[in-house]
Amino acid sequence: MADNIILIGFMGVGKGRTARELARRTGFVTVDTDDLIETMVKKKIRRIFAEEGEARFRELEKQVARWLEHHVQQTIVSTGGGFFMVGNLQRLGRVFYLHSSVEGILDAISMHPKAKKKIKKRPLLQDLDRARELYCQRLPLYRRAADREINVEGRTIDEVAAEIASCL
Ligand SMILES: Nc1ncnc2c1ncn2[C@@H]1O[C@H](COP(=O)(O)OP(=O)(O)O)[C@@H](O)[C@H]1O
Ligand SMILES: O=C(O)C1=C[C@@H](OP(=O)(O)O)[C@@H](O)[C@H](O)C1
Repeated sequence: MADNIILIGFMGVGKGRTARELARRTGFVTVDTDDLIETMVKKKIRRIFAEEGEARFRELEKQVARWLEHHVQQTIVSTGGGFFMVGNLQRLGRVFYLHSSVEGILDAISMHPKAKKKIKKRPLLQDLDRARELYCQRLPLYRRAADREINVEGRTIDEVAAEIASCL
């Protein structure tokens, strides 16, 4: 089994930022599954969804997950919000679920100076009511998939990274 640190959770909850802070603290390298996919096909996520459909994107996530399992060690992996469904998640490393309420997540995104851009690049955030539904569907699944849940709401990235680092 691979010994990576895997961060899962809803869109915009802070997986990427937390991964970068953890990498800084531990000296590990960090990779992001969305970035790997965009590099592989040289296309932005938004275009993959629009031109090839969500099912194709989920196949690419599975391909990345197989590669991580067999070739990547001692790495902090931030994931897309639906990556936890790949099937071999548990074999990739220790899985931390970053938790916040959906309103906390949507408020943080909408208050960001580049909110428009941040929403535009996420196909599943285009309709906020559907995003809330998706959150409700996924919440129990994130919890089931994770080895550990970390509450991020109202906490700084530093505090969240420190809690995860203390579990390592
Ligand atoms: N430099 C920053 N300062 C403050 N907030 C930020 C910054 N970068 C991202 N954010 C906000 O933090 C949240 C998490 O971003 P990110 O780590 O990209 O989430 P994820 O990887 O889980 O999709 C988003 O709401 C985003 O708008
Ligand atoms: O929740 C999802 O299914 C998705 C989340 C996105 O990643 P972030 O969690 O980094 O926004 C990205 O993988 C894609 O738009 C689908």
